[in-house]
Amino acid sequence: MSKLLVTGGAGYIGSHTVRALQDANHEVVVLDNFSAGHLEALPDGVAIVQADLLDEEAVRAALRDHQPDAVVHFAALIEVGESMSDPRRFYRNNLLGSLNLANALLDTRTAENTPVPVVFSSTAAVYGEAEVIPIPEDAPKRPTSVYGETKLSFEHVLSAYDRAYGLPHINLRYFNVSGAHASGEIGEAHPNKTHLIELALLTALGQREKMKIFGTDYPTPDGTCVRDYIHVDDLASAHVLAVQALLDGSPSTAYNVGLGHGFSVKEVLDAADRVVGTPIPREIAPRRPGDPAFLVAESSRIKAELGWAPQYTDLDQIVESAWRWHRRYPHGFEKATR
Ligand SMILES: NC(=O)c1ccc[n+]([C@@H]2O[C@H](COP(=O)([O-])OP(=O)(O)OC[C@H]3O[C@@H](n4cnc5c(N)ncnc54)[C@H](O)[C@@H]3O)[C@@H](O)[C@H]2O)c1
Ligand SMILES: O=c1ccn([C@@H]2O[C@H](COP(=O)(O)OP(=O)(O)O[C@H]3O[C@H](CO)[C@@H](O)[C@H](O)[C@H]3O)[C@@H](O)[C@H]2O)c(=O)[nH]1
Repeated sequence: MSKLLVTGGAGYIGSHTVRALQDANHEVVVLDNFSAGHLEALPDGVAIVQADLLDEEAVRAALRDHQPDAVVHFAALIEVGESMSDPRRFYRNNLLGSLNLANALLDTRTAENTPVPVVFSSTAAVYGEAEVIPIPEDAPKRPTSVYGETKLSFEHVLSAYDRAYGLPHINLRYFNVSGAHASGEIGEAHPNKTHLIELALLTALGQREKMKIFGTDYPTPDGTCVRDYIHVDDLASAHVLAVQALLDGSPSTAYNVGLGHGFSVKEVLDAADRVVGTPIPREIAPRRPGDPAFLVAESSRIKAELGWAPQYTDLDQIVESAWRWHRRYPHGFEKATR
């Protein structure tokens, strides 16, 4: 059993991963400022540190107090569109906050003088408009959004720190994460709702008037953006494998985590129509700044090297699992009765 510090563990992906790590017999400490996370999303048996990564001393204290064997670093701001209108906030939170964590890891090295390893939540957004689809890990990194830039910048910090100080890390570049926990008890509940599937299902529940399709003039088969949708529980299992690889001494690397199949915005809305059993109202709207046309993963490396085997391979199944959560808890954690 290892002890793991999970930053952003009260968020959407974090809370699913915390459960998967517990199921793999790890002890979990969550560090979160609860700016977007939910206390109710955390299971029993987790130690909680309410702290902000921008408070470097608090981060050092958490590492000193809990002495984790590895860190899983989720905490970040995540909205691509908002990163374009408020880059200052994104660089500060995502880059400075992450830098504080990396520096605190150096400052609290173990007796053997090695910093504890890190699994970092990177993103498909580091690639930008890719020339080769599906996108392999060594494709050029040209983010089209500030959000993607902040994530790529921290990947660079990690590789420089690894070269200079030996900071083992695995960057997991997630594609579009969706769905909800198999229990139906936790799911996506972002305070700022921007994700396609969550918005479509909340529209089906009557919480929005209609869906906007952002752009129908992309160079894709139906003119709308194509994304690779991966179930959050499958992403959680990728983290369990990445943590174990680092604990076993694997060298630093990066893996794409996606299914390798792309679906357009229109195809996702059609899947949502099928799942909810009624057409969700939609209208065409202008492009959203920062959105690349295609993001589809080449994810054979994580399968070959870590033995990752996603369980959800069908878009309707993924949307159905999200629908179970939203229908049961239409207002997320705010009105959840538990
Ligand atoms: N959701 C996706 O589709 C997706 C895709 C690719 C990458 N990612 C990355 O995965 C990670 C988790 O995403 P999510 O969808 O679970 O988001 P989320 O907003 O649900 O979770 C982020 C968590 O981090 C916390 N946090 C943010 N800034 C913090 C700070 N300065 N100090 C302490 N805690 C802080 C929030 O309170 C929240 O609990 C992020 O790093 C995101 O960039 C998400
Ligand atoms: O109301 C909406 C919401 C979204 N979209 C489109 O749907 C697609 C998917 O958008 P969204 O669900 O917001 O996800 P992304 O912008 O692709 O970003 C997600 O997936 C990225 C990886 O691919 C991660 O880096 C980000 O953190 C995560 O938010 C995009 O083309 C959007 O323009 C719409 O047309 N209408």
